[in-house]
Amino acid sequence: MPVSSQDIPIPAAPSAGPGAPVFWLRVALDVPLHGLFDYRSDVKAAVGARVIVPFGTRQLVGVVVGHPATPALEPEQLRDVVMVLDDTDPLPEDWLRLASFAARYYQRPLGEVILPALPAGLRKVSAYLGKRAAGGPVRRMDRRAASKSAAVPADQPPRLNAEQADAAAAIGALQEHRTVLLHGVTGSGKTEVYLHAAQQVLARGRQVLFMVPEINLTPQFELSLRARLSAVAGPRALAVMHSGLSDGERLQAWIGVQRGEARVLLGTRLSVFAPMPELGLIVVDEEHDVSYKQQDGLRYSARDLAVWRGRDRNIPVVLGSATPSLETWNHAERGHYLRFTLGKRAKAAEPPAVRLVDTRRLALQQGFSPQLLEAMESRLQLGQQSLVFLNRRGYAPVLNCGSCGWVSQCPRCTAYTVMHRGGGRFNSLQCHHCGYQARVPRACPDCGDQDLKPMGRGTQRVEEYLAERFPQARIARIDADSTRLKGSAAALFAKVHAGEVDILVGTQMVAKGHDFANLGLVGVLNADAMLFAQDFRAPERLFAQLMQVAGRAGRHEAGGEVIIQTDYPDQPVYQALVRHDYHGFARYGLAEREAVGLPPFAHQALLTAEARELRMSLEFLARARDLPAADREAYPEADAITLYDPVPLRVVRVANIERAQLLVESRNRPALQRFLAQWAAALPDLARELRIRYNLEVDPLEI
Ligand SMILES: Nc1ncnc2c1ncn2[C@@H]1O[C@H](COP(=O)(O)OP(=O)(O)OP(=O)(O)O)[C@@H](O)[C@H]1O
Ligand SMILES: [Zn+2]
Repeated sequence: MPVSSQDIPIPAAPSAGPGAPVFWLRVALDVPLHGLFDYRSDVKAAVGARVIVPFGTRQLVGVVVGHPATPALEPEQLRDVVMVLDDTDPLPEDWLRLASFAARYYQRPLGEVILPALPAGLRKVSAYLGKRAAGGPVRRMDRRAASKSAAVPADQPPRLNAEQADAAAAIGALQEHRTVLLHGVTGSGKTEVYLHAAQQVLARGRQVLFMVPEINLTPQFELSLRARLSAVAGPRALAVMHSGLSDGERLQAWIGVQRGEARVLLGTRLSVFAPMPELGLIVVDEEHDVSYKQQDGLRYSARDLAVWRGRDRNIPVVLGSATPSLETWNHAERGHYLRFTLGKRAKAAEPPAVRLVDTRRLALQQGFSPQLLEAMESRLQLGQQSLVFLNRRGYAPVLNCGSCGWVSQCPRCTAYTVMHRGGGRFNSLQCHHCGYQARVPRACPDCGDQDLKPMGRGTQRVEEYLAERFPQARIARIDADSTRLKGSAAALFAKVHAGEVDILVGTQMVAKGHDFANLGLVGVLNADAMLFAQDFRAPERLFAQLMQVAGRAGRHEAGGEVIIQTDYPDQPVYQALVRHDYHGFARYGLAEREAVGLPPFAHQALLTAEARELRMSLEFLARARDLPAADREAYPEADAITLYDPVPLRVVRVANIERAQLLVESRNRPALQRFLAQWAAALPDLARELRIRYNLEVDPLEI
C-alpha cells in the first residue's frame, strides 16, 4: 500500500469511472511507515483537506497531499474514504511545502510531520465520529463563540533611539525575503524594533509570527503586543500558541490564524507550523536558544524552519539575540544575513559591571562567597532586587553516607538521584532522567548509619540558606519544581515584577528575556559545572547563558552588577564576559570550529540506538555504519561522509535502556542529505532485525 515518494505529488486530474465519479486521493497518515497511502472517494477532496480513512482495522485522520493519476494499487483494491472533513479550509499549499521540506530534511515520513503538527481535535477520529461529535470540534468551538480577550489600553511607545529606528525602518520596509540578524546587547530594546517593524507589516494587511523560546516568556510579550497592536487590529487579533494550552485553546488559536482573524501569532517553537495564509514577517527572539530545537519525534529546529519558511514565502525573517548562535553569526559575517546592531542599553546608560570572584582559596558559606553576600546585603539596603542563578534544581544533587561512602543512585539509570525537600510532605530522592522517586531513607541502606548527608546544593538549599542569612528579605524560587502548576510561573514572575520579591533564586528559567525593572545584582553559582562538558558547543552555550542572565541586572537604572563565582577565572569564556565581548568570543569560537571542521563548517547527524543492553545498541550502530561500505553503488556520496565509531552516551542507562550513538559528518550538506535519505531508508529493517529502537537527528545540538 505505501507508495515511495515523500514529495507532495503534483495534483493530477482523476479519471472518472463509469457511472458515479470516482476520485483517487493520496493521503498522509501518522504511521511509522515511509510512504503515502491511496484511497478512493466520491468527493474530490482538495489537497490539504483532512479525511477519515480505514487503516488496517482502525480508522485514522489523514491529510490529502495529492490526486494520483494512477493509484499505487489496482483500483478495486483501494479502500473508500470514510469521511471528508470540511469544517476547516484545507491546509494551505505553503504549509504543505513546509511540512514536506521538514519531512525530507529531517528524514521522517511525511505523515509523521503533518499530523502531529495539527491541534489534537483536528486529528482525532473520535472528535468527528463519536456520540458527542456534534459536527466536529471546529463547529462546536464556533457555537461557543469565544470572546474572552478584552481590549487592553494602548501604551505610549517610547521614542526609538537612532539604532532602533534604523533597524525598525529597514526591516519594516523589506518587501521580500531577507534573513535579518538583530544583534542587540541585553536591554537594548530589541522588542521595540520588532513591534515597529510588525506594525508596518500589519498595516500592509499581512500577518506576523512572533516566536519566543519559552512559555514563561509569553505573558510579558503578550502584554506588549496587546497594548501596541489591539488598537490597530482589534483585541482578537492576537493569538497565542504553546504547549501549555488546552486542546481547545490550541485549536482556537490555530483556526484564528488560518482564517486570518488573528493577525499576530505569539508562540513557542511549535508555532512555526501554524497555518498563516497572509504571513508577512517572522520574528525569532533569542534565536540562539536551544529550546527552539524539538527533542523528540520530529527533531526540528524551529529557527531553521522559520528561515526556510521565510525564504519559501519570500518574506523577511528577523533573528534577534544578544548572543547569536555561531551558525547565525557566521551567516551574518559572510553577508548572507543582513545585520543590525543595537550596541547600547535603551534605558540604563551602561551595561552591568561583571566581576569574577576567584573561589579557589575562599571559605564559602553554602556556596556563597563573602563578596556575593556583601553585595546582596547592600542591594537589600538600596531596596533593589538580587537574582541568584544556579542551574540545578532540588535540594542537593546527591545524598551520601559519611561512614561507608554509599551514594544515592537511581536503580534504573547511571545517574545519582537528587534530594528534594518535600515542603510539608516527605523528602524524596528523584531521578532527573527517568522520573524515579523514593522516600529519603532513614538510614544508610548499606551500613545502617543514620548520618546521611546531602552533598552540594540545588536551588531549594540555596533558598533555605538565604532565608536564614537574610531573614528580613522576601525570597522567591523559580524553577521547574516551583512552577509545576498551571499559571504558577506567571504568578511568581508577576510578584517579581511587582516588587514583592527581594531575592530571586532561579534556574535558566529566569535567565532569559525578562525585563526586570529593579534588579540590581545577579550572582552566579556553580557556572564551572558547564565549563568542561564534552560537547563542543558547551563554551558557546555557557557564554550565551551567562551573558543573558547577567543582562537581567541594571536594565532600567545604571549601576547593575554581576558576580560570577569560579575556580577558573582565567578561562576565555569568563574573560570575554567581563569585557562584554561577544565579537571576540565569536571570532575565537568560529576560528576554532573552522580549524577542526566542526559546525557551522561541517554538518552533522546523530544516530542514537536504545536497547536493554549496551552491546545491542553498539551492534546496531556498528552495522549501520558498515552499510555504505557493503553497498557502494547505493551510496555514491559515501566518500564525502565521515562515520565515526559508535560510543555509549555519557549517561548510558536511562530507565533500564542502554544507549549509544554514532556521529555522521560532512562538509557538504547536500551530499549529507542524499546520504541520509538512503541510509534512513535502510535503518528500519536493521532495527527490526535487532529489535532495537533508534532515532536519527539532523543538525543535533548536543553530542
Ligand atoms: N527607545 C526607548 N526608550 C526608552 N526605553 C526603551 C526604548 N526601547 C526600549 N525601551 C525599554 O528598554 C527595556 C529593555 O527592552 P527589551 O526588553 O526589549 O530589551 P531586549 O533587547 O529584548 O533585551 P534582552 O536581550 O535582555 O531580552 C524595556 O523596558 C523597554 O520598554
Ligand atoms: Zn532514573
